[in-house]
Amino acid sequence: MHPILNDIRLISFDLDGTLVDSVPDLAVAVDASLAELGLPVAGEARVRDWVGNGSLKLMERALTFARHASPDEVLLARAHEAFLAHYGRDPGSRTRLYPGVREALDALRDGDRILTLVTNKPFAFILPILAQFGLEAHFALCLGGDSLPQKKPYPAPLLHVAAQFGLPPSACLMVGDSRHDVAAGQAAGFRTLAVPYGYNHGEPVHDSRPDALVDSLAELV
Ligand SMILES: O=C(O)COP(=O)(O)O
Ligand SMILES: [Mg+2]
Repeated sequence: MHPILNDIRLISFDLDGTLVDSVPDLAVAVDASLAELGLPVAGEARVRDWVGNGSLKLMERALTFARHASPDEVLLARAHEAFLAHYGRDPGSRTRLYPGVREALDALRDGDRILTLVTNKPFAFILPILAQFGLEAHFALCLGGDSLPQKKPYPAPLLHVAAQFGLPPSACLMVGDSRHDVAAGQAAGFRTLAVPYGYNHGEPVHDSRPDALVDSLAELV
């Protein structure tokens, strides 16, 4: 067992870029939305660097790329609606678990720590994706980016999770791939562990100074 788990009673996992490589499906939905608006498509490599702050910010970044200018509210709302429709039709067929994830989640589920999921992705997409991998019962609580008024990097979702289980933040660990996960964890008083293989706007997540870094979640167990 990884030493950071000592004294940890609850773990909050990030989803995109930590448990699953979801960018192939996100990019298809982003590009379908741009095409529907008569705009140039972005492609998977660009979308990879735009994921992390939820679907509205994702489409704002996509429109800014496609039009060389930031979008007005009406266009952004249209694009976001298009994205939710396209992604909702197929949120998972190209999405894969990262190596070590199933092993880690299965082993942790059989231990006595509480497992939760805190993503910036809209809540509606969480269950379809987890269910496709048979992981929906592993988590005692899941929060999406639209579950509370604030999302990561604000500490609110993590403080909510700790409070739900009556635990002090110091007994909780945030596991994620981006600076928003580490910042949320640090602001909430959680311990933080990062993986380097996900999405962090093209920058090393190490720069955010997580308490620990692992190449695979298998190293947790
Ligand atoms: O939807 C996003 O932008 C990122 O989602 P995540 O918080 O699971 O990485
Ligand atoms: Mg992530």
